[in-house]
Amino acid sequence: MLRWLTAGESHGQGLVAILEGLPSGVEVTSQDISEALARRRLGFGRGARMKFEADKVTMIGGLRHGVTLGSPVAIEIANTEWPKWETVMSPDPVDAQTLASQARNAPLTRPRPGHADLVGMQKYRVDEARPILERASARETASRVALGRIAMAYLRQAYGITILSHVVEIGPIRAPYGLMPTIDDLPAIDDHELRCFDAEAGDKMLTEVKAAQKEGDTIGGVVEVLAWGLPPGLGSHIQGDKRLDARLAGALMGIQAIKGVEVGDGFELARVRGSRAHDEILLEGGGIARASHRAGGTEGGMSTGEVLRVRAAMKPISTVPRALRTIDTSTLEPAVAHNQRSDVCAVPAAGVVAEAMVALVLADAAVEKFGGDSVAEAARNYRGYLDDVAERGLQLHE
Ligand SMILES: Cc1cc2nc3c(=O)[nH]c(=O)nc-3n(C[C@H](O)[C@H](O)[C@H](O)COP(=O)(O)O)c2cc1C
Ligand SMILES: C=C(O[C@@H]1CC(C(=O)O)=C[C@@H](OP(=O)(O)O)[C@H]1O)C(=O)O
Repeated sequence: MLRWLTAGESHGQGLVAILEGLPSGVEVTSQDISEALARRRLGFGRGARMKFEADKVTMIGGLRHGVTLGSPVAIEIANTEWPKWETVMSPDPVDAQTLASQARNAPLTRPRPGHADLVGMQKYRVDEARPILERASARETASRVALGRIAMAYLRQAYGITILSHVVEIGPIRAPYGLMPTIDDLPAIDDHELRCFDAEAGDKMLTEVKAAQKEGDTIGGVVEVLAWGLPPGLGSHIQGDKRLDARLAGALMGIQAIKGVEVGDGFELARVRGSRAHDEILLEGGGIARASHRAGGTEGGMSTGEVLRVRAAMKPISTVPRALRTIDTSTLEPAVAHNQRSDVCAVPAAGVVAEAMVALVLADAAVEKFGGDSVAEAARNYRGYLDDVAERGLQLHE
């Protein structure tokens, strides 16, 4: 079993992430992780913080000379802005006078609709939103991207699995449905300001984000994650929580502001008849092929070996510059929500986070199926499984 955990607040000293259960022999460096983190910072519409805060990575454990040891991997991502926040976020007590002297420490009593502020204050019995928003913040997704990068290295090195994401919708603008970039297109996708693969739709998306920005508003969208090279049989039909599609949906919904997940044609499948909803099974290219790709690469909660295709819908950012109506919890009077700075659109970044979550779920399912204490052992188990499937004449097409 693969286990992962993150800790750390948005303006705290830093983030910490731990990944346990990967075999030894995965090649990955802190440079790889820094590069993955840099991808998460890109995308038109992100706020000022992305420009001045750097992700400072330190590998604390689990690696030696660029190779995993099989022990838990521990990563620290320091917040370079920490000196400015040291008083506000000090883990140790700070005297009231020092706190009062810092404008940054003013209590946030005007909770933002759509953020965790209000319900967090109710639940955790705190009188302002700071203790809540600090952990709710998507700053935490940096640690997931770091872990996801390690999972990706394992998937690629043991099984040849590759993963990419691209933006398919921003507000009302949609890229052509069924657009299928390949892993070779990833640099071009990353080059686009909104990580959209279709140039025409990408231009319109950009105009849409700029319009939202100009109007003091925010905007959401949809990202699609694709994964190639999966064998049939990751996940299982035997229990709901073992189903690969359920695990993917849970992991993607766990990303801040993701409000919907589709596997394959998802909701659209509910609108068509059975004769047009499934992927007919054919013999082709010396093996089993499918006539279409509606299911998105899972059946019965297991990977089919076809391309995995999942989508995640991100709501617009809730810190709307033209602030929304709320109440002031200190006076119980109507007010407008607190609003200092914010992203206008973080959909491209959410795509990079979604890749990481898909990588972690697939790596977990691969560890479960193929085991192995080293990458070489996992790869050997994998080949043995594929050979067995082929001996029974059930191999997939080339
Ligand atoms: C990459 C990324 C960046 C985000 N940036 C912001 C932001 O700048 N301001 C904001 O209010 N919410 C931002 N969010 C969304 C909030 O973190 C999220 O809405 C909040 O934690 C409440 O959770 P919920 O939307 O899932 O209910 C971002 C989310 C992601 C994935
Ligand atoms: C810091 C990151 O994202 C932050 C996520 C976030 C939120 O509310 O989720 C709010 C913003 O932070 P701040 O309120 O300090 O400007 C974003 O910048 C990051 O992605 O590294």
